[in-house]
Amino acid sequence: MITLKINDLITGYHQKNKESHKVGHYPSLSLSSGDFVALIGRNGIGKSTLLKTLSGDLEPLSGEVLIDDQLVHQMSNVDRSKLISFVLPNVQLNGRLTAKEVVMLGRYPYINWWGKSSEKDLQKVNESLDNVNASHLKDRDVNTLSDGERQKVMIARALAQDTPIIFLDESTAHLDLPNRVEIFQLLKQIARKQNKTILLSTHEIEMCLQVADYLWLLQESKCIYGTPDVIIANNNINEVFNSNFVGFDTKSGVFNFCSFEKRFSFGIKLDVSKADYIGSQDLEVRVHWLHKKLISEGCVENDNPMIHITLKLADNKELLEWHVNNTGKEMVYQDHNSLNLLSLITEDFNI
Ligand SMILES: Nc1ncnc2c1ncn2[C@@H]1O[C@H](COP(=O)(O)OP(=O)(O)OP(=O)(O)O)[C@@H](O)[C@H]1O
Repeated sequence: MITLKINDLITGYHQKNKESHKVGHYPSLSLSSGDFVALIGRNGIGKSTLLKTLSGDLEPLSGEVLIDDQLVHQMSNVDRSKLISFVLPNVQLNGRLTAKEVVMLGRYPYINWWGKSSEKDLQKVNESLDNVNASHLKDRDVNTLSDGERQKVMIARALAQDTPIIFLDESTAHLDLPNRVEIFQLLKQIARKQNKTILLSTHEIEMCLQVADYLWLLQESKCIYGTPDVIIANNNINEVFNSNFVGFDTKSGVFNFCSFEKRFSFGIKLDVSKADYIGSQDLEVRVHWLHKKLISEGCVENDNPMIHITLKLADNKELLEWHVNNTGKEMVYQDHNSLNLLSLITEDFNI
């Protein structure tokens, strides 16, 4: 069981003839085998700097990073590369290497004195490409791959390096949604089945809240860590990411648009009982999206935070009317599509 520990670590950059630029201070953090941890925080808060420091690529300004009680910054490059692999974003590779050759680079800590790869190395390379569903790319020149395809190859290279710890810096940024989900799930499986420690910096907040075991949430001068449920319940996601334009809904786990003036407070009360929805899922979906749209338009004001919408349904659960009520004024609408309804509500209530 491998454990990475941080003691009173200060990250940052030395600057010539100037005081060092301090980025973050992390009194105490740790990672254990099998943990899948997401490192999140606003732009420029210090995620990449922290990853580079943990991997030994950047000297700490002070404090220590230990792997099984050994100081990372005192290890030789070969020793470190047997413990930690690091997937960077947007790596451009010189030369005309095939995907397979790039993945083989991950085997360099194990390749013998004569630089000859063994059968085991080849097997590891093929397995790693297979793990990220990229075997079909193996003979392609990596510089001809799409950003997403290249990123998969870089993850395969880290797998081929066969280290107990893998760091990834925004490695899903160029992938489309199905591929991002696939990579997140794949990384989680690797953490679980192969008992590897994975620390991944990402801006995919909604996804990592569902998949990660723990979050390291970087804030100005501190790191909050915990399981996603606890961090959400403590409102930490809101504290870090809320702005005038977007707000995090702790129940749905989704960021919602705010009106640009943030005139509204939270939403709309829908007076339709859940039972009425049975058999009318289409209606439920429409109400949900109408709700979102009304919020983004700023239809609910701070001093009068509620619009009540009551849906009148026929016996067969077909929608008959929308009753919309705000400050005592009530309007009744026949069935309209959501956008028409939205503009009518906005006009009638002068919002
Ligand atoms: N080589 C460097 N020398 C000096 N300062 C740097 C250097 N690299 C980064 N910084 C600064 O360190 C701070 C943290 O940068 P870092 O790249 O770690 O943030 P980040 O959280 O990864 O951001 P993003 O989400 O935008 O990728 C920023 O203020 C950045 O300008």
